Order: sequence, then structure tokens, then C-alpha cells
Amino acid sequence: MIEFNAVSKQYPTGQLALYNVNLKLNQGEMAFLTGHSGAGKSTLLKLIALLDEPSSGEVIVAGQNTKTIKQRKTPAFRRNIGMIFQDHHLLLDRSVFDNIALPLKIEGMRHQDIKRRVRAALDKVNLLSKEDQFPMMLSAGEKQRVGIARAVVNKPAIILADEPTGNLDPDLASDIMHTFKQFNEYGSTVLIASHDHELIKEMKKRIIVLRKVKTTNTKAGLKNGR
Ligand SMILES: Nc1ncnc2c1ncn2[C@@H]1O[C@H](COP(=O)(O)OP(=O)(O)OP(=O)(O)O)[C@@H](O)[C@H]1O
Repeated sequence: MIEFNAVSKQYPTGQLALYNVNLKLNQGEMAFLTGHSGAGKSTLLKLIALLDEPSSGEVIVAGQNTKTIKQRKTPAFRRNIGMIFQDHHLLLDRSVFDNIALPLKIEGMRHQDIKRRVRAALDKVNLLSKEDQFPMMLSAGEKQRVGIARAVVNKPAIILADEPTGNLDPDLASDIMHTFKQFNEYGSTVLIASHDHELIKEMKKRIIVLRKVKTTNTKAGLKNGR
């Protein structure tokens, strides 16, 4: 489902964020991406979601080399991917329902279908009773769950999460990880970048360790800690 072949990424500043990364994540798999701060975890996720492109090597997602995807096809491609960030990026002046409905409205879906899909997503993250509330009225864990509902409302084949539990206490963090596990059980391929080693171990899924590229030793790359 996701394949990196000899992928390197150098930012225009000259910073080498990834060097010679090889990785394969099968359809329906769930894995954690870990490594020190600056190891390139966010960069790797961005390359999958077409938010940036590799400097060299191939990133293959759902059978397509991301370099060959034309700009006008990018929105359709991204609909296969649900992305969750640590700071959920919710619109504070919109209700929970409207935040989650946004990607479907952009797609031009009919109101009745939007309602059905938003409620199904809210149900999956256990927030059905909060659809009329505004983000300011929610706890940190609830806000994060709204972010997850918005990312999965399109029923994406791939779910990517960048430090989704970074601001949460251990119980809430565990809850969120189990929510991801459920989406994986429904069939989505899930890749989560996280520093939370204890929690990751508890989840008993594959762990991929990214090593920070050292400027003096560009052979550093990715070690697959399966
Ligand atoms: N837009 C950018 N321009 C220049 N350098 C960048 C950019 N984004 C990231 N970097 C650099 O690339 C390297 C990898 O960054 P990245 O954010 O991918 O790491 P990370 O493993 O996600 O780190 P963290 O755990 O701290 O979030 C870092 O040295 C970072 O400073």
C-alpha cells in the first residue's frame, strides 16, 4: 500500500531530512513510526500525503508513484488519505458537525449524505452527543477525536497520524490509539508517528525506527524494527 524505495529528502535550506529510506507497508497493516526529534517522521508522512515531494527515490502509494500524479489529480488522490495532526487544526467558529462535514462539502456531496456520513464518523469516535458543540467547549481528547472523525469521514484507505497523542494524558492517549486500531480493523492501512514508546509497545504493532541523518554520515537511514 505504501512503499519507499531509496527515498531521500533534502529541503531547500540544504537540510537532509531523509536519506535512502526503504519501507514497505502492506494493505491493512498498522505500524508506528518512531525516532528522535528531527529524524524525519513528519517529512516521511508528508511525502505519502503529497504535501511535499522526495528529492530522489520513489514513493509509491496505492500502486501509484507519487511523482507521476498530476496536480489536478492531487485532490482525488488525497481523498484516499486521512491525516491527523497533534494540534487537530479545527475551525473554532464552526460546530463539531460542520468541522467534520467540511471535506464532504468541498467534494459537493448532498446534504442528506453528508449528515449520514458525519454521524457515522462521530459514532465511531464516540462523540455523537457533541455534534452541535463548538471546539472551545470540548476537552483536549474530544478535540483530537473530532480531528480523527474529520480525517476518516471520507472512509480513506490510508490513515496517517503525526503525534496524535502528544498533548494528551496517558489514559486519553491510549483511548486515541485504540480508536486508530479500530479503524485498522475496519480495513484502513494506518501509520502513526509517535514518541510515546510505552504506549507504542502496548499496542503490539510493527514499529519502524527512523534514524536521524547525520551530516557526517549520510549512510544513516531507516532501520526497520519489525
Ligand atoms: N520545511 C522545512 N524546511 C527545512 N527544513 C525542514 C523543514 N521541515 C523539516 N525540516 C528539517 O528536517 C529534519 C526532519 O524534520 P521532521 O519534522 O520531519 O522530523 P520529525 O522526526 O518529525 O521531528 P519531531 O519529532 O521533532 O516532530 C529536521 O532537521 C528539520 O529541522
